[in-house]
Amino acid sequence: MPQSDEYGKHRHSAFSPHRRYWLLMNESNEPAAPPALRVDDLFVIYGQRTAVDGISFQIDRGEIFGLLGPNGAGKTSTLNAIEGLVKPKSGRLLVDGVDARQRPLEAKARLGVQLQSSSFQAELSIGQIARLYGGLYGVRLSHEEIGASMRTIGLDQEVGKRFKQLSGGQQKRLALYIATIHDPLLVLLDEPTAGLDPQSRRGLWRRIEQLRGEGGSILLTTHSMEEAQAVCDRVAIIDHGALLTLGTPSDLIAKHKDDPRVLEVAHGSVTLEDVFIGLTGSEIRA
Ligand SMILES: Nc1ncnc2c1ncn2[C@@H]1O[C@H](COP(=O)(O)OP(=O)(O)OP(=O)(O)O)[C@@H](O)[C@H]1O
Repeated sequence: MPQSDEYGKHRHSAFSPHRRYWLLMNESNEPAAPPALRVDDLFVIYGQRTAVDGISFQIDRGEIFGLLGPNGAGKTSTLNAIEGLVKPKSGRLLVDGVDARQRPLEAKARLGVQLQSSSFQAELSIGQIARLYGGLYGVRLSHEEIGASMRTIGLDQEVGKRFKQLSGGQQKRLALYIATIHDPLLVLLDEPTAGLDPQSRRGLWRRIEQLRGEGGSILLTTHSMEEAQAVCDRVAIIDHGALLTLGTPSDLIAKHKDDPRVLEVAHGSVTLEDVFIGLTGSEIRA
């Protein structure tokens, strides 16, 4: 019996096989399933430019992980390497324990992806897009299920509209829905709330938190320290392709609050943004 969730995705089961496995393993005290993502010593190089310079981190199951960094720091290149859109120079990428460089199709089947500028066929209606991408992912959606899903992401009045007729916020909401239509283990979101109004931004935060509540893991990039603090369990700050620090937002404040570079830019009590600016510098990036 299909079930619907608050955000309207009608699922044929509450949890995908990956998530059921994870829950079972935890209930029986057996060794935990592999992390959702493991990145080991990743290098991405474009010609003479080293975009990702030996980054390593891990994302646990049921975790929202934020990748923070100034423009050009290497965030998108890291995501692109995980998604198989660029070929790393070296390093290891394990998605749910599956080596994404050696078994890319198996790794990709576990991923949901929203690119920085996710776009769909301009002339297709929302309903057609949902059916098309559902079909590509092997998810069968009835007319009623699509209608109910659109209602809960606030697009039920727009179902007949073409993609090009949607506002930026509506396009982002649809993109996140499509990225998770197949119930992936790990969702990669490149600046998912950039350019959204506060209402839409919070709607997307709720959706992201809901995915975590279902056992999913999320890797997102953002330039908003408020967003990182509000939704991320842990964050990594990167710059010039290298990882500078990693931890929960409050850990990072505690760890760096006495750093002179951070104190110099702080106004009153130290914030995550002060840590970010202190570690990455104040100059504007090209
Ligand atoms: N296809 C490419 N060819 C050459 N250089 C590239 C390419 N893509 C990215 N770069 C360079 O690699 C570096 C990292 O870029 P990347 O897009 O990963 O940064 P980012 O942290 O996502 O930046 P932003 O916050 O501006 O999106 C930058 O110096 C960028 O100019």
